[in-house]
Amino acid sequence: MLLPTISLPDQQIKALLLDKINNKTKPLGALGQLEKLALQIGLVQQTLEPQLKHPHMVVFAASHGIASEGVSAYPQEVTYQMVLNFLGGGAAVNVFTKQHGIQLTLVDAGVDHDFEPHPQLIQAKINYGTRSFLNETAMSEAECMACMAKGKEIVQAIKQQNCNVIGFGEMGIGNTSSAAVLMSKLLNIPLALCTGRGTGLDDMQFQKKNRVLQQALDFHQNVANHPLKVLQAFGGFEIAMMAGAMLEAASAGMLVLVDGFISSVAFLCAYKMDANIMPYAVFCHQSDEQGHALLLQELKATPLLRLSMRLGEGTGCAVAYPLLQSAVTFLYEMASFESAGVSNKS
Ligand SMILES: Cc1cc2ncn([C@H]3O[C@H](COP(=O)(O)O)[C@@H](O)[C@H]3O)c2cc1C
Ligand SMILES: O=C(O)c1cccnc1
Repeated sequence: MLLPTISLPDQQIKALLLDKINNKTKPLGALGQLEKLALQIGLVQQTLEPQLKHPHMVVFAASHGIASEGVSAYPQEVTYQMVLNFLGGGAAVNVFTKQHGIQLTLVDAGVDHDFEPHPQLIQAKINYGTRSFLNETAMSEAECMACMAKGKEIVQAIKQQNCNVIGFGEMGIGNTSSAAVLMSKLLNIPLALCTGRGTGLDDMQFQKKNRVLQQALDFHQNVANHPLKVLQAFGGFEIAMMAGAMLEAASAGMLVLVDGFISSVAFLCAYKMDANIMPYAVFCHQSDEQGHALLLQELKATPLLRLSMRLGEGTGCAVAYPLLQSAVTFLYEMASFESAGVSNKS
């Protein structure tokens, strides 16, 4: 699969955007991160009057072979059960997307279950879960490429609906394990700094998770530090599909809303394939999962929110969405010093 081409936003409009932001009736810089966000959205959309159109959340779900090694506090069947819960409207991400008028789509990227057709569900099953990466590669090269291609296709279809802002969530018991190993390998950071307690492991279980994952990393020590190879070795289908989808979204000039730890690791994979994705990304929140703070630091990313959430599903994107609306709206609606007749500083 050919990676989509991502162009960096033209910087010509930057001075005008800054001028517009700085001339609003407030002390210089007083809207803090909202000002940075407004500038970013204006640059991505190449306009002084950016708009958020048809916001969409895509939740990619998949089963993980590594889950059979006892690395999660919850059983594997929760993955398909939660997909049914999403389709029934009962999960946290349903509540928050509904609250903010964000359209929600589920993707079966590789869940170990056959789902009935449902209008909100995209059937993109690559396989019935990955293999355990403890002693084999999680997926074949063909499966990995198929994930990336499918992610691209899904975003293209959403773009057709005139959407210009898209959030990326996930569901997959065991996927904090996959994400931790991906992060460790791609950033060359000791595993212990990347592994967290996921769904809530106790001390003993957490030690076991660390042991299992270290063993897996040792087994795959000769895997080249190349994002596609690393994804193939340790990835989840949902993570690889999300990476392909994120690249396509940036290539199409959409805002890419990154969620928690797993979504950020998918972003890291995409970023390692094309660093030009960065200006399109909004890091919505910092998860409490150990590893996320460090990952954001490595990406030089400032999250919009810190709420001690550690759920995934795209919930961080959904709760941060009103901040994007505020950023866009103040650009539109706030008076300037001139229009309001307020004296600017001398
Ligand atoms: C009921 C339930 C709902 C969830 N929604 C998201 N996750 C989150 O937890 C999982 C990752 O944690 P681990 O690696 O420890 O399995 C993922 O499915 C993630 O989306 C959930 C987990 C559970 C149990
Ligand atoms: O930050 C996340 O995405 C996360 C953390 C713990 C469990 N599931 C998801």
